[in-house]
Amino acid sequence: MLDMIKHLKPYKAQLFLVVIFSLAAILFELYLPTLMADIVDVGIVNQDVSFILQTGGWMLLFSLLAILLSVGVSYFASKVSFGFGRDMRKKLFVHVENFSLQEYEKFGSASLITRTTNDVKVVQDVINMMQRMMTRAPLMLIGGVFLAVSRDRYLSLVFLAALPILALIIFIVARKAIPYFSALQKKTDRLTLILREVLTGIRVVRAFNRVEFEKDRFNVANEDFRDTGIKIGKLMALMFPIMLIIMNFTNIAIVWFGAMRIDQGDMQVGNLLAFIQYASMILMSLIMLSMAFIMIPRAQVSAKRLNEVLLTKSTIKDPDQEVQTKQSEGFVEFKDVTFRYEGAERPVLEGVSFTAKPGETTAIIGSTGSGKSTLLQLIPRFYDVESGDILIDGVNIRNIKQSTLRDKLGYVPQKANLFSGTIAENLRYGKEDATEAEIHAALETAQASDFVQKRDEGIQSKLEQVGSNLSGGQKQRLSIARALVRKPEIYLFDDSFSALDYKTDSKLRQALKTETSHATIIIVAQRVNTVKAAEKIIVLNEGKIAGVGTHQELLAENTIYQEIVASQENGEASA
Ligand SMILES: Nc1ncnc2c1ncn2[C@@H]1O[C@H](COP(=O)(O)OP(=O)(O)OP(=O)(O)O)[C@@H](O)[C@H]1O
Repeated sequence: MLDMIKHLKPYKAQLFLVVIFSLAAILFELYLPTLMADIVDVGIVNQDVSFILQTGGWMLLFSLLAILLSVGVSYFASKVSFGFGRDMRKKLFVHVENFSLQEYEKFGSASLITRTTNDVKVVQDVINMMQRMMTRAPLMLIGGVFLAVSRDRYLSLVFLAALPILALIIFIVARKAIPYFSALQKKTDRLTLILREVLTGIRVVRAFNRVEFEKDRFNVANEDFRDTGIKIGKLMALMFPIMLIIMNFTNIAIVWFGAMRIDQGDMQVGNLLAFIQYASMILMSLIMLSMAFIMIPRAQVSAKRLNEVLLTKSTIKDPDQEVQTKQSEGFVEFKDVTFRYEGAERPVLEGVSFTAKPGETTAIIGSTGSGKSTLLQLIPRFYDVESGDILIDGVNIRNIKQSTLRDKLGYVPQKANLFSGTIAENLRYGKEDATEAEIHAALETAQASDFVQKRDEGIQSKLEQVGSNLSGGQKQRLSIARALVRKPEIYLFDDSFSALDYKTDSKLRQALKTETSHATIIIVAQRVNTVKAAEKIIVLNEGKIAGVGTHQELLAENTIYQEIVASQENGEASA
């Protein structure tokens, strides 16, 4: 939690005001019982009405000032805590954006969402509360004790009995509550995870009649969350009545012993009334502090989760000094590349070496799980290689800034990811200043013009979230057009033609050939038809290169390629 305090630096002025206003409000509040004691001991005893009215007037004024100052405290405390929340969400978002896919996978997107929303809110609330209570309660406690002792030293001994009991209760509750708070945040993660999975996979859930199953899965997680919440609630519910009982017994003891002292002539009635009020203030401040002590562990759990994200450094870093490529052409070279996913026993790619030249199409084919997509994802440095090198125009990609590297690339992922907004906005995603003519040209090449024209608003038609109002093939074509608009040096197509029919697939590849004649094209594909025309085909088998050549060459001599071709011919024939 202490780590979070450094994030409050920009709010020093507001924090200062919170402390000053709290201090002033408490001074006024602490003065009130003294004035009341004067009304009783001087005004009422001497039947001096004007003294009573005058002192009463002061009391009214001081109460009003204390209220106004407290409003000020609330105002500035909210400014600080909500400002902290905004800053923290921004910091997390920017930090997470720089993560490599490895770090994303380490946390999981559900947990990252919970951390950026729920955990930030927990810390924000505690910062808000701490500003009010942690300044108010200690000041009130010190002031209350000082004034109570100065009123009657002997009567103050009552507190000696009450305070250790209160401290013990706070200690026990805090110790029990911390594990529950930690569990509660993990259970929030679980709820987010299930919700995310079910909402994004709603079609599959319905098609497989798993609505009831998912309902049960959600209910279990939901009830688990509730049960932990109830356990925390029970602890709190137990703590406050106990504290109030202690407070009331302390008051009874004060009245009891105070009455005895009045009887003995050692104390005045007004003095006792003031003492009772100071005692209430002391105990209230202790209750406030105990609440803070219980809230802090909860915030601590969340603060730790936020820190975990903030302290996780991306394994992929920009070089200190960028090496400039001599000639920017888009020549890609893999040199003995080996890669394994974190925690995996075996490498996914082993000793992979090949080149992909500008003006040529290099296709990668292989059975599912052979490592094709992984290979492609190493080029934009979504992951870093374990050993070996990847070079672009002779420069190791580790020595190129990530932004420079990615500017050279037009990546079309396996699953077309579109964003809510217009078609034009989606196509300008990689080139903000693309003209309408450039957009239309890209749509034309991607064989997407027809269906875009058919829409009433053409390229200004709105796409729903993740392009849900489009067919799979339409999404793929827009995703291809988005890459084309950038006119990059290197195109990376990750099985991007799989949702297209054979005719569109072939028309698209022909158009690509003419439009991107100088670019390096790397295509990952499952279909032999898609790779047939490529200048170079790389056959990948269990992460290793099993053959390189043209379609004809491989057909003549590569058994794995022959098997792939045969299986697809048989498949087509039987289909
Ligand atoms: N993020 C990941 N974390 C851990 N292992 C992964 C990850 N992504 C893929 N793998 C594993 O790496 C292997 C290769 O996966 P990859 O997606 O590269 O295969 P692929 O050849 O593209 O398959 P497909 O044609 O089915 O898309 C698989 O065994 C897969 O289980």
